[in-house]
Amino acid sequence: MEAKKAAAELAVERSVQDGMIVGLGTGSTAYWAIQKLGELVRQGLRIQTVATSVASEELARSLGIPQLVTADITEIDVTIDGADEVDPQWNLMKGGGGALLREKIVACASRKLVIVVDEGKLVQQLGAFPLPVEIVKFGWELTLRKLRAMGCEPALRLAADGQPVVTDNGNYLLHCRFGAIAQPAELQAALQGTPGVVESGLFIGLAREVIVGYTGGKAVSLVRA
Ligand SMILES: O=C[C@H](O)[C@H](O)[C@H](O)COP(=O)(O)O
Repeated sequence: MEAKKAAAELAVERSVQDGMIVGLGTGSTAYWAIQKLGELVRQGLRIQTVATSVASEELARSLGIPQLVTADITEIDVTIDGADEVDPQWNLMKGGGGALLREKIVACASRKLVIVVDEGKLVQQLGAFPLPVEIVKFGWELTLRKLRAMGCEPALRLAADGQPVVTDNGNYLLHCRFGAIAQPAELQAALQGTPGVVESGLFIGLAREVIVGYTGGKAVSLVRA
């Protein structure tokens, strides 16, 4: 917890200034960035925000952080979000919390995407974590078979009650075990070309800064390989 908190707080300190529009990530690391922003807002920081999930939206509301609707935004100054895996080129695997679609929309509308992770998320190659892929409900079994034919073992994400998890956007999620992903950009392009796939958790070339937190509470901004 202290590693995630340290990374998130350093990201807020380094990236957020008065008057900015800030994208709020999702997950247990982004949680700490939202908490820090709430603290700064109470102290007088003036920002407006856009959340990447219903959970982050509700958290921000509970902390009194002002939020915008997307119709009122042309560009977001900075977004602070977590990741499940980060490779040396800063390609990301995201979506472990199921929020990948809104996260990618917000990331792509941001001048700067700052990724906050603990050191366990740094990998040489993406793929130990199963790739989350958001798919439409219609024909989901057909989409699953298409993805299986692309070389992975896909599984529908189920909730504790055994029912399929439904995302904030009303879709299903597949967890796709590709193993080590040697060419993430090519895989992303292939997934995007598959009918039924809404979006994947591969974020290629989007991160502008990666901040890593360590046990003991130290955090550093990474230098890209
Ligand atoms: O859908 C969830 C997001 O992509 C999260 O940012 C990602 O799963 C990392 O979450 P956490 O910080 O909880 O490990």
